Amino acid sequence: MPSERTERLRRWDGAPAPLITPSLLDCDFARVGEEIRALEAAGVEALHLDVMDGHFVPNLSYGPPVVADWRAVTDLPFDAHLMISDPARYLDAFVDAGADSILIHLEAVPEPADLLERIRGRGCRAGLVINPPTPWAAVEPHLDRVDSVLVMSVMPGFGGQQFQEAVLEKVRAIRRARPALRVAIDGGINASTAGRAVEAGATQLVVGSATYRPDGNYAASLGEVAEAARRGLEGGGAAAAGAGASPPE
Ligand SMILES: O=C(CO)[C@@H](O)[C@H](O)COP(=O)(O)O
Repeated sequence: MPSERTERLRRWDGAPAPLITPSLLDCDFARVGEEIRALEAAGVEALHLDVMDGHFVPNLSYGPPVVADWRAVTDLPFDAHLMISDPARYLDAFVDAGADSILIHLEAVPEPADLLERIRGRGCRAGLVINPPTPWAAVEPHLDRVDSVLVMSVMPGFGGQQFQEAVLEKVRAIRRARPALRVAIDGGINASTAGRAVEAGATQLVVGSATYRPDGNYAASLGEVAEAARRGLEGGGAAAAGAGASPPE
């Protein structure tokens, strides 16, 4: 009998690209359980959790006890983006709370090898995140240690910011270097930007504010993003993966 995490990871690993993961940061926090059920009804495959400590980023969100409460209301895989200065200190608490994929910032942990190994050792998927000013070359030495790379297309801390087009070069570089690696992008993703992100090679789109329409029709809002992503795939997303392509200089 597979454990619940094993089952969630099977869904996480098997989700077809581009995988659209709504962030809960912009949902109605007075009724998160209902929001999660509405997202499930809209057909989402996983949820992106934005954890902020008011130190690594200038905003506060939520911690392990809140994640544990959400774990009790859904079987969807949790992709936990730790925007915190000391992820090593809180790793076990987030795993125990029910996170399945744990993303740490290279800017917070410049030597991430041991922590990435710890994440995998706890039976989770491990990912590295880079902010807009951090070059692709900084993450390149760690690509064999991660299950995903998340490229921030805004400075982390808040939803609703403007998409930074320039980060797409990093998405292309990572995709060329490791065609099989999940490459996520986060910040300003909506029906206008999703196509360009996927065309560059993004295989996971984190969607925050563009998810939450006042009418609660998340199938419609996420459907528009999915349609734009599909067009991006036709426009070269698969080619950007470039099987056998050489890594960039
Ligand atoms: O990590 C973050 C913000 O730091 C994000 O996941 C935001 O929640 C994305 O929101 P939008 O830019 O899509 O509104």
